[in-house]
Amino acid sequence: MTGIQGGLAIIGGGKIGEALLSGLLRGHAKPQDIVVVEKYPERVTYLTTRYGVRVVDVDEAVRSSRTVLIAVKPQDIDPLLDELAGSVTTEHLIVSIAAGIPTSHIEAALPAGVPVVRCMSNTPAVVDEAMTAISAGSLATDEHLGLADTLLSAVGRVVRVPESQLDAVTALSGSGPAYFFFLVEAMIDAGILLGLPRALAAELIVQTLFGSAVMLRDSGEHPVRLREAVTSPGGTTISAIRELENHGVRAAFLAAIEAASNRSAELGRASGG
Ligand SMILES: NC(=O)C1=CN([C@@H]2O[C@H](COP(=O)(O)OP(=O)(O)OC[C@H]3O[C@@H](n4cnc5c(N)ncnc54)[C@H](O)[C@@H]3O)[C@@H](O)[C@H]2O)C=CC1
Ligand SMILES: O=C(O)[C@@H]1CCC=N1
Repeated sequence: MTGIQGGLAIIGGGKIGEALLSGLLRGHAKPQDIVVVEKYPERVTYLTTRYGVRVVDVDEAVRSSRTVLIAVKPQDIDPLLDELAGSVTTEHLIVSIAAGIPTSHIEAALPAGVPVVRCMSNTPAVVDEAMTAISAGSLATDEHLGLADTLLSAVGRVVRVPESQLDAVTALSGSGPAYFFFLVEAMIDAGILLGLPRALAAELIVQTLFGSAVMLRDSGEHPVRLREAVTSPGGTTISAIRELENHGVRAAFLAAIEAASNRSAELGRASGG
């Protein structure tokens, strides 16, 4: 049985909730398989109109769904857990995508024995290319992990990791799309600086990023080898690489991603987890 077959409730119809919803509906799920809980009226109207799903309250969501996916901000999770505590049972599976929040925190807030799987996905779910990592809480069985895996495989790739790695995963692949978008912005600006029209610069960079990503994923080659193949002796690329090294771009990535991981851990500590 998949999570969808048992009914799925998505609590939090924001950016990632919508990304997962849209991906699931492009896959095998039907609008009647999924309910959404969302507190902002404009989002409710948008989600019901665009996707044809029902937006319900927490009690109804829990009654109608075996799997409950929590997609609210870490700062909003505690009031939601208080609400869920009155209705979830050991027959449910809770899947949380909230950054930093440990499964132990969620387990402690819910009735004894409710299984929890923590996951970290990313917004490329909107094009069925998400990268998701999942970890079982102390009460989640292989079957529960399998249900979460099946559910999230509908929108991209899924890997299973120990929960101790999830803050790092959040920093790398959860936040990762933002780093690539930031890089693309900067490279388009470089094209503008060189006098290219913005639309042309954007087309050049987006296709170059896409082609490079497919090479990385499909060739199995180490990125250093792929970069070396572009870097001709005495050529243009090495002139650029020297500038990137001079400006500490590699060190900046290490520091930035470490900061993101630390922030994820901090969000968990702030929750008391
Ligand atoms: N945006 C992203 O790329 C990713 C976000 N996440 C995680 O997903 C969670 C949501 O992030 P976003 O979608 O970016 O935030 P968001 O702010 O776009 O969406 C959260 C939604 O939850 C709703 N909400 C809050 N409390 C609620 C409640 N008690 N009942 C019903 N709805 C409620 C809000 O109205 C809002 O629409 C966060 O915990 C974040 O760490 C995880 C992976 C990627
Ligand atoms: O920025 C955030 O906190 C969330 C978690 C991963 C991506 N977005």
